[in-house]
Amino acid sequence: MTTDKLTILPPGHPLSGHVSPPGSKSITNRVLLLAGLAKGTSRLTGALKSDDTRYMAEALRAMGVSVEEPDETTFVVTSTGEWKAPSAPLFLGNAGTATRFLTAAVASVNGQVIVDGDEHMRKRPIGPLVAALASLGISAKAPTGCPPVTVDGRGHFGSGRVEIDAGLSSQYVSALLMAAPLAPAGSNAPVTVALTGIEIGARGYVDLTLDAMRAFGARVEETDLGTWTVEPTGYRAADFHIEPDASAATYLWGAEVLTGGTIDIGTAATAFTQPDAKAYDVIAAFPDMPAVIDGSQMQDAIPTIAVLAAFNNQPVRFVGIANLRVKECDRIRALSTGLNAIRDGLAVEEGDDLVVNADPALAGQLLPAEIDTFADHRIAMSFALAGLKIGGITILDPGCVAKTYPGYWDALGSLGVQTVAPNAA
Ligand SMILES: O=C(O)C1=C[C@@H](OP(=O)(O)O)[C@@H](O)[C@H](O)C1
Ligand SMILES: C=C(OP(=O)(O)O)C(=O)O
Repeated sequence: MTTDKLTILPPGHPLSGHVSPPGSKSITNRVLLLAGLAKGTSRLTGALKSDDTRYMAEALRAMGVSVEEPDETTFVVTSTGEWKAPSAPLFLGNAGTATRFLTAAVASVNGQVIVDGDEHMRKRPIGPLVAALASLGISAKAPTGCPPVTVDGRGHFGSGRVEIDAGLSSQYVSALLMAAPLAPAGSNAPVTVALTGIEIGARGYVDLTLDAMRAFGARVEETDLGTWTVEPTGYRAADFHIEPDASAATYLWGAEVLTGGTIDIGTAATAFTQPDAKAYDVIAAFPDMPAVIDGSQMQDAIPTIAVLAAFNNQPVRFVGIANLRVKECDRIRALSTGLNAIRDGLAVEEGDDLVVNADPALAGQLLPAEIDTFADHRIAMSFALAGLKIGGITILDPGCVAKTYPGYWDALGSLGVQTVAPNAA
């Protein structure tokens, strides 16, 4: 079914049942990349199959890596460990992970690679990463500061020290770290990746990167706070099981607390290694979530929590979320726009903070509103939660959930949520 809008019918009963979120996007795209850089065959199970991971897999294929898909959740990756220059630009849609990670890794190609994305990705900054690559002597150019990026690879990564300001995106650090073992063969100088600020948002994503690198044979140590030393080992093939996606889990946790149900997602919140699992404790506190929530270490969960906040017992100020403005869309603007479409004054932007003026009495009302999702999967998925309690919530471009959770609408349906697609084709 394709449709340009989907109206959620409030179920009027607690949502209960079993729903397994798909595999982690962040981990799938890390291990696809590393398996593609390793010589041999790697079997990746529990993987996410969605737009973002399909773009990564297609890019690897375009550079001569075999990526087989024996079933819905498995990739089998076979590589010589060396990539050939693709015959066309790598098109990566709006997949930030694929775009940033490949921009650094394609320095190991002998030849020119153009890393590009869709009109949204072409507005997402990549300048700091390009400048860091250039400081290592790698020819990388992005005239607009956003994709497309043209990299003239020399067959290996650089060596020495590279500094990176990751204030806009932790993905720049992850990209440099994952490319670092590809330093020139025979070089005994390790690569040192150093943050220019002391701390970054979403530090947990760097930890995911280090875990994945080590699983594929890299030797990497944090030698000082925010400084990592990476040996030029290359990667070796490995089998890897990918845990479910913690950001996807937040919608199910949200549906559970909003409706007072019991949704078994098959994984304990404490068992996730991804940063967004930190959102569980905040969501579990609903309807008494705190007055101030720092989103810096659980950024992708903020749309979920902001929509829940509309029904909280007290207003919530979200801080530490400035870089939500450079995600798939400006998420601070998209959240305030959507919440105010439900009821004027429900949200206010104060600088880069978002204040949600909670009103538990919203539940049970009929407040018809069309939610502009700005082609952002998380805006679509989080505002669907509002539709569980308020009548008349219509999600525009609901198909955009395919970026990370193609089965989202079916998952809600399996819990008994009915939707109406007036223009379904
Ligand atoms: O490294 C990763 O897997 C991610 C890092 C975060 O992005 P930024 O580092 O750009 O904040 C997060 O929002 C994104 O969904 C996934
Ligand atoms: C920010 C996100 O994705 P990415 O940066 O990987 O495009 C996200 O999935 O919320």
